[in-house]
Amino acid sequence: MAEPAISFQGVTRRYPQKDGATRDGGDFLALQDVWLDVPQGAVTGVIGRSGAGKSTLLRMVNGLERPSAGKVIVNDRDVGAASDAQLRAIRREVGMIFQHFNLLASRTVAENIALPLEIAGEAPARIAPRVAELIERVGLGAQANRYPAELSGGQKQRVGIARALATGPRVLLSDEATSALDPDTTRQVLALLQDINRDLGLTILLITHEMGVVRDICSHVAVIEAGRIVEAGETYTVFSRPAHATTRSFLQGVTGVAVPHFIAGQLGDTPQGIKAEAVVQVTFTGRHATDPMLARLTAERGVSVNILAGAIEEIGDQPFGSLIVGLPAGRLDESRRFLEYHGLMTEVLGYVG
Ligand SMILES: Nc1ncnc2c1ncn2[C@@H]1O[C@H](COP(=O)(O)OP(=O)(O)OP(=O)(O)O)[C@@H](O)[C@H]1O
Repeated sequence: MAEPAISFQGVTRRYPQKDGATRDGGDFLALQDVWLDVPQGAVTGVIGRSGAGKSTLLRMVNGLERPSAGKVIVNDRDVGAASDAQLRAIRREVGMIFQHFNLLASRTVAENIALPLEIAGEAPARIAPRVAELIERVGLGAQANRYPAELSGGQKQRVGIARALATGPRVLLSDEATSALDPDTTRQVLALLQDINRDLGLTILLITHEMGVVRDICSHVAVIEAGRIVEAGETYTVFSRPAHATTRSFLQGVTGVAVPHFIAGQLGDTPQGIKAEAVVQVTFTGRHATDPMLARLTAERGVSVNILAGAIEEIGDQPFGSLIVGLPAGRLDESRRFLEYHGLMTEVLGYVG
């Protein structure tokens, strides 16, 4: 395994008690003993509800916050222990984009993008070509001399992305970068981030409260709740076998399919009668997604499969399928064994009849 780009090692962040809301009876713990490795060159999403600790976690990476305990290692450097000079070096390697873009209203697109290069003391002659290259990269060729107020939200975020890339960082942090954008623009900005990740091999760590963002571009995901990471792993693994209730609630409506209404109303906990059907969610990922296992269940075992709903999508570059099927309740155990033996996952949702 390659060294992680970012490693949170037992990170805790305390704040003095606020509003009587405590997580340990004394100080307020915004983060509690967080262990998380962010792989090099991957897009990793941290998802959590408001107040879960996402921003605090992200701000540790460029030293805007320091851990009260534990370490944050970025490209082999301990951010919490860094001197001011070391911190400046770390910040050149870590770009950041924001929900509300944080552009300077009095500067044009090109001037906003030039800002980090000016701050880094780059020679003026080298700034213009670098800015031109970045503007091209984010597709804003026609807007170089416009001011932020003249741009759409998506264009503003493209400026934010170009500015974050100006110093050639190895890591890009995204703080809810698409939360203020409409769905179409969100898709375009996520596609741009994905291109940048692929073309530049840049590690991206993003925080979001939308599982759709994780589904669309993250190969890895961590779920944070009340300052703790409750689940983490490769996106398609977490999506297919969510272990924590919070993960499952974030996943509702984002992946797969729902039980059709006319069946949902009839679902019972136990089979009634010999004609009862078990309603089963079948999930399949990776190489299994294209295997015709349900057809084989019918052909090889003579089990009739009633497909009720289904969808296949792409998650973390892997096919991910979810089907809801009816199986004869009397053949349920055998059918589940067959499907699971062949790498599919099954969950019984209830019985009809
Ligand atoms: N400087 C601070 N002083 C006291 N409490 C703080 C401070 N910064 C953050 N917190 C608290 O720590 C908790 C985590 O905050 P954080 O901003 O990291 O959450 P978040 O998951 O990013 O939420 P949101 O999505 O709403 O931004 C919150 O309850 C917040 O009120």
